[in-house]
Amino acid sequence: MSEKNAKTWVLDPETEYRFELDPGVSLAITLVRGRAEVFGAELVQGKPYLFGSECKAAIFTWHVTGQPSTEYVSEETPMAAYGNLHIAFEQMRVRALAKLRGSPVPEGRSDFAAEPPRVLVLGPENSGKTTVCKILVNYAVRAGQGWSPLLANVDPNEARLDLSKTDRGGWGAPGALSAAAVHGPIPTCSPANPLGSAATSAPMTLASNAILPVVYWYGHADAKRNHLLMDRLIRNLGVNVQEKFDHNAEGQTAGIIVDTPSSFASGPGVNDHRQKLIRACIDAFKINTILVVGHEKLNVEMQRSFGSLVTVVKIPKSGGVVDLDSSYRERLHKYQLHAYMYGEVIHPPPGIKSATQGGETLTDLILSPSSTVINFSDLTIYRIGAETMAPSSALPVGAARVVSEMQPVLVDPSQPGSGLLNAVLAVLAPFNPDENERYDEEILDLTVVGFIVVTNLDVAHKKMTVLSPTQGSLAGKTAIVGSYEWQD
Ligand SMILES: Nc1ncnc2c1ncn2[C@@H]1O[C@H](COP(=O)(O)OP(=O)(O)OP(=O)(O)O)[C@@H](O)[C@H]1O
Repeated sequence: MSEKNAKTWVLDPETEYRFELDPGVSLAITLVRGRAEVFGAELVQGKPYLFGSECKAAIFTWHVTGQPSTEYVSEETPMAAYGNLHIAFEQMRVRALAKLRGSPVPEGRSDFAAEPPRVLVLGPENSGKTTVCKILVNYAVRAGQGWSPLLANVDPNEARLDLSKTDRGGWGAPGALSAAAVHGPIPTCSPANPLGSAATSAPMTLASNAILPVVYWYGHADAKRNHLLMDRLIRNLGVNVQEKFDHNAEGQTAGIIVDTPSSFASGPGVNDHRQKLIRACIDAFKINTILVVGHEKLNVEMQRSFGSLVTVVKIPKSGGVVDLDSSYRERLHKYQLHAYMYGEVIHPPPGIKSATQGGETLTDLILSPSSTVINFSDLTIYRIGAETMAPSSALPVGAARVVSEMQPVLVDPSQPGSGLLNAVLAVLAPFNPDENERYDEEILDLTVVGFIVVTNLDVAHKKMTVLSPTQGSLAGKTAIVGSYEWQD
């Protein structure tokens, strides 16, 4: 493909150009004239932006080089509705800040509270929840008021930002719940980093989104698999977010947007675990607005269950949202873990030079993980919960199973069936150094400092090889294994 294969699209206001890329295909888009944005992040004129890794997205005004498998212009978008929502949230921020500073609270519609927008986004599978979160956060950071809203993700099926290459925390492995303040518009270029890149080994050059997130590890794709653990981690994340807010009273007026798993949107009844988890989010993040993306029944249910506590708003689903099937999601997890370890560089279509990925130069996006051999005894590994136990028939006669869903169970790497080969492990922050402050199940409340993958087990020599994005020693550290695996 060369420049002469480029297509130029002229878009009317409030229309969007949508594309879906096949595996291995990249696309470069240059804004020639006017203004355009990708899910709320503005494009700079004359600069080619790259898209790859089966990205599916939408833009407004540009000049195109590449070969998407599907592309079209849509005149029906929900952007006006999302824009109105942003204006409402903006009024809430301004009024909350004025109230905090003791200034006169600007006149506004009486139904906009003078408190920060703390928003929970709910919706069924493939309704565009993540995209709505991204658009709302991007509009907030572009508002020119210096807002840095928090973006929280409690959908363990989806990775978020690329994980940190430093030891300061990760933000992206599937299976994680996380929150981070967003300071610059989040680009869209690849589903491997659906919300852009976090701080990496070259944080100085990754200006737009050097994010230091708080991460907890759930370890499974399905939020229903261990709802007690989900509940606990959501509440932990809330406590952490509150601590961030306590240290930055003005900063908190930017608010928080929380993305959720689709399993929160459908279930047997109002008293099921799903509603308990929604309730956990409302409590943990002090939610004042629930957005229901295009789902009438869920909207009614939320109005009935939580309408007295929070404002429930139904918003339209974009016709551009693509149905992602399970094989696509599996490939996505691979892309995400690969990008975590190695970074991700999208190769530009032939003829395109000096392109950027979401505004970052390509050389800054290459990472080199380290593969190290460690002793089994270097790392203490746990699984959380009963399903990791031996079957009841294997227990001694008379012994009853007493392991709860929340119990950390030590994993012995030398046991056959340890499940560690190719497993993704979350390495945890240290335990409280003060012995008096230690407690059972403390491990559940520790944040994640990074992820590693076990690439080889040598049981005879009691050694394992691990791939890690950092060179740091793992000796004395504690890790949790879930059900995610990855092979290069
Ligand atoms: N207007 C649009 N045009 C083209 N593609 C879009 C549009 N909106 C969303 N998409 C794409 O559709 C896919 C699904 O959207 P998104 O991830 O936001 O949905 P979701 O409801 O969060 O998904 P999940 O079922 O994983 O919870 C993504 O690849 C996204 O980039």
